[in-house]
Amino acid sequence: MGTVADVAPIKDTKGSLVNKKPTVVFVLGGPGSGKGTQCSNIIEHFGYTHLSAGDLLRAEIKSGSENGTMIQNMIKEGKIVPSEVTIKLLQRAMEKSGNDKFLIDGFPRNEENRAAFEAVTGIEPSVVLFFDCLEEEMERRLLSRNEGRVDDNIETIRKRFKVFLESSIPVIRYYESKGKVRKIDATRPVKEVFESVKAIFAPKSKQVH
Ligand SMILES: Nc1ncnc2c1ncn2[C@@H]1O[C@H](COP(=O)(O)OP(=O)(O)O)[C@@H](O)[C@H]1O
Ligand SMILES: Nc1ccn([C@H]2C[C@H](O)[C@@H](COP(=O)(O)OP(=O)(O)O)O2)c(=O)n1
Ligand SMILES: [Mg+2]
Repeated sequence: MGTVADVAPIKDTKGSLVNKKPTVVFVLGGPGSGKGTQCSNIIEHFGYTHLSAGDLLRAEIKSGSENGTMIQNMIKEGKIVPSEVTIKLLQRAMEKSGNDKFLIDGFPRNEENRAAFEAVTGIEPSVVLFFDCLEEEMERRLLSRNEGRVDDNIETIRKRFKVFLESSIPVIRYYESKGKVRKIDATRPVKEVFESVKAIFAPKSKQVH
C-alpha cells in the first residue's frame, strides 16, 4: 500500500482499461514549495501529463479571453479564481492531451475547487502529494524565481501565504482524513526531494534501494 502504482486503474489481460476514469494525482504545497519543478521530474519518468492550474490561468490571460482581466486581477491579489473557470481549463487540457494519467499541480486550492471538481468530473485523486516547505524558504525561492510573474513580489507573496494557510491547508487535511496524502519534506535540495517523490510513484518491485 501507499504508492501510486497501488491505486492506478485496473487493466484487463489485453491492457484495456477496466476503470475508464483517468488517474489523477493532485500536487499541492505552498507557493514556491517546488510543485512545478518536481512535476517536470515526474513526467520524465512516469508517463503523466502535467497540468498546472496557474499556468493554464496565465495562458488564458495571454489568449485575450473575456475572463483575462478578472483572472489577472485575482492573481495579482493572490486570490483564488472561481472554480468554474479553472475546472473548464483543466477539463479542456485533459481532453486535448489524449492521456489518462494527470498530475494536477496547484489545484484544488480551496474547498470550493475541491468539491466542484469532484462534482463536475466525478474524479477523485488516487494520491495527493503535499510538498511541505518552510515559509522563509518558499519566500526566498519566489523572490528569486525570475519568471516575471506579477505575483512574485513580497506584497502578493504574503497574501498568497495567508490564502495557502486559510484555504489550501484545509483541503490537505480533508485528503489526509481519507488517507490520500503523501507528505514530502520539500525544504531540501531538488534532487533529495525527488528521491522521496520517486518512492511514491515507483511500483514496489521496481524501487531501487
Ligand atoms: N528544492 C528546491 N530547492 C531550491 N530551489 C528550488 C527547489 N525546488 C524549486 N526551486 C526553485 O524555487 C522556485 C519555485 O519553484 P517552483 O517549482 O516554481 O514552485 P511552485 O510551483 O510550488 O511555486 C523556482 O525558481 C525553482 O527553480
Ligand atoms: N487552483 C488555482 C490555482 C492557481 N490560481 C491562481 C492563484 C494563484 O496564486 C496563482 C498562481 O498559481 P500557481 O500554482 O502558478 O502558483 P505557485 O506555483 O504555487 O507559485 O494562480 C487559482 O486561482 N486557482
Ligand atoms: Mg508552480
